[in-house]
Formats: sequence, structure tokens, C-alpha cells
Amino acid sequence: MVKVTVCGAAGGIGQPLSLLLKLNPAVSELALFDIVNAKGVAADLSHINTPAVVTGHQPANKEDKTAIVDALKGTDLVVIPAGVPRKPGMTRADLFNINASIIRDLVANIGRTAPNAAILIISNPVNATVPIAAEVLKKLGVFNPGKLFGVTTLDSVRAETFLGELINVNPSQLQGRISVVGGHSGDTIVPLINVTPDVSAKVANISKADYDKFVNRVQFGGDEVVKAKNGAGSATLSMAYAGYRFAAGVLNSLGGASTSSSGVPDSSYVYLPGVPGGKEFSAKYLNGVDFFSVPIVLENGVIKSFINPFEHMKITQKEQELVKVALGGLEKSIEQGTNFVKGSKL
Ligand SMILES: NC(=O)C1=CN([C@@H]2O[C@H](COP(=O)(O)OP(=O)(O)OC[C@H]3O[C@@H](n4cnc5c(N)ncnc54)[C@H](O)[C@@H]3O)[C@@H](O)[C@H]2O)C=CC1
Ligand SMILES: O=C([O-])CC(=O)C(=O)O
Repeated sequence: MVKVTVCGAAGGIGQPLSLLLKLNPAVSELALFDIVNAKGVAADLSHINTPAVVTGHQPANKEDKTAIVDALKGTDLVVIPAGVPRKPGMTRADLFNINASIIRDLVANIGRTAPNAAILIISNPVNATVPIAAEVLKKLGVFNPGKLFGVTTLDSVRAETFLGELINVNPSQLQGRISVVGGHSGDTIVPLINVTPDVSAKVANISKADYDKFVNRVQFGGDEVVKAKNGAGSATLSMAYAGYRFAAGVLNSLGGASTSSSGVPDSSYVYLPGVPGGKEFSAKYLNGVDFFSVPIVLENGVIKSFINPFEHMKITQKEQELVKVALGGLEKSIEQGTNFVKGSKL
């Protein structure tokens, strides 16, 4: 019996992500929470002939806490795509003012109602919203760093797609054979492409100009979609796919499967000092930066270990430089998120 809750389930990401979760046979209950239209989306999805029982939870007014409590009660996994998306001309950091308090309040509810649930954060700016979640859970005394995941899978999905185009390989075959680390915005995103010898041999022929274009496209792929949607939001469908890919990995691990079985596992933006070996890794390679996206190995829905890219992947000089740049941006966002909660009443 596995209960999954989606917070922000009626949104552009929330709806297709909930659809994909409804199709997963491991899910027995799917609780959809949103401040609008949660019941409508739930009624719609509930007609699909798969075992998951779908429920919709929508507060009647601002004071109504029963909807969120019902959505979270007994849940094993919460996915959060709640909040506002970007419009052209905005950075992800510009979303902080609105999304920071949405994440703070949702995670406080999770900490109080479902302290053992795995929490997957999609809402931007991920580089800061995950530190917000960690700080809230710490304040409530229920922080389990092995169960807090910043969802950066879309960066991997993009890297696989764009590299596949470049080296003429079916992009779905690149899953687990390249990696993306760092954070989730602009130059904090660092693709690593020399992860397996077969891919490494192919990328050796890429020109410097093409490589630079590839890195830039992975780092700024989100902007490409924001521009194309021209005011109607940011990536939703590719994000729902990516969010589902990551959530399915967590669900599989709850069912006993190891995420490390096929190549390099997906990365997630995690609190390193709370992961085995993470504190030493951060001190040695990241100037002590606490949150960083690394490939993680899961067991029973919890991070069992992570793969140290600096020891297990052939990182080039250029990639080292990209990591250095990423750390500067990450430090600022982490501090912003942490300070926000320190100055907040829960
Ligand atoms: N991690 C990643 O790779 C990506 C993250 N995102 C982020 O995901 C977030 C959602 O994007 P979209 O689905 O396109 O936005 P959207 O506006 O279509 O949907 C957001 C949903 O959240 C709901 N919501 C707002 N406040 C809420 C609250 N307090 N509790 C529950 N639900 C609430 C809204 O009613 C809406 O249905 C944005 O912050 C966006 O930047 C988007 C793409 C990729
Ligand atoms: O670009 C955005 O604002 C949404 C996002 O995080 C992405 O598409 O990677």
C-alpha cells in the first residue's frame, strides 16, 4: 500500500504528473491537493482503470486546514509542483518572493502530519526552496535528509536529448550514461558527459563550439521553453515526465529495487551533510557548500549513498571550472532560503 500526495496537482505540471502517477501500479492511493480545482482533476483521473484510488483536496477558505491534513495523512511520498512559474524576462530567483512561503507552509504541514514521507520538491527556485524545506523540517525536529529531494531530473533529461542530437545516438539510451550535477538554474547546472567509455569515445569528436553550445542549452533550456510559451508559463510536460521519472525511482526503491542497477542513477539536489560521506565530500570538493545535486542510490525510499563524480567520473578541466562557477551561485541561494526560514514563524 503506497500513498502518494501531489501538492499543486491542478497546475501545468501537477495535472500530467498526477496522470503518470495514476498509471503506476505501485500507487494504491493518489491524493491531489491544490488551492483550486483539485476535486475536478481528481474526479477526472479517478475514471482511469488503474488500481490507485484518487482523492481531491481543496481548502474551502484560507483558514481551512482539513484539506491539506487529509491529503497528507499516512502518505509515503509527497511531490510538490505548487507555486508560480516564470514569465519571459524573469529568472527563477524572481519566483522566491511568492514560492518561498508556499514551500515553507506546505513543508511545515508535511512535517506535522506526515513526518516520515519522502518529499520531492519541484517548485522554483529549487536551489533555495530545498534549503527552505530542510530548515523547516529541522525547526520542527523531524528532518531526515535522506528523504528530502530537490528534483533536477529535467536537466538530465535535457542533457540526454541535446547530447543525443549532437552525437547521433537515441537519447533514451543516454539515461544513466551521462550525468548532471550542481543546482537547478543557469550556470549552477553542470552536465558531465565523460561518464561511460562508450559515450566518452563519441563526445571526443565534438568541436569546442558545439560543446559550449550544448552546455549553454542544458543550462538555459528552461528559458527556451519560457520564451516559446511567451507568457503562458514554463516547462510543464517535459517536467511532468522528468518528475515522474524521479518519483518512479523512489517508488521502485520502496518496492525493494535498487536505483543503481542500470548505469548512473539520476541526480537529486540534496543536503549533503545528512547523507553518508556527504560532509567530507562537500568539504573536499565543494568548499563546504551543503546542498548539491549528485547521483543518488536509494534504498527503501531513503538515500543510501551517492556517487562522487570527482572520483567515479572522468571530469575534465572545463567541467571543474563549471562546478566552481556553480558553487558561487548555490551559496547565495542556500543562504537566502535558510535565512528566510530563520526569520519566519512556523
Ligand atoms: N524543478 C524543475 O525542474 C522545474 C520546476 N518548475 C517549477 O514548478 C512550479 C509549478 O509550475 P507550473 O505547474 O507550470 O505552474 P502552474 O501555475 O501551472 O501550477 C501551479 C499550481 O500550484 C497551485 N498552488 C499555488 N499555491 C499553492 C499552495 N499554497 N498549495 C497548493 N497548491 C498551490 C496553483 O493553484 C497551481 O494549480 C513553478 O515554481 C515552476 O517554476 C517548472 C519546471 C521545471
Ligand atoms: O525555466 C523554468 O522556470 C522552469 C524550469 O525550472 C525548467 O524548465 O528547467
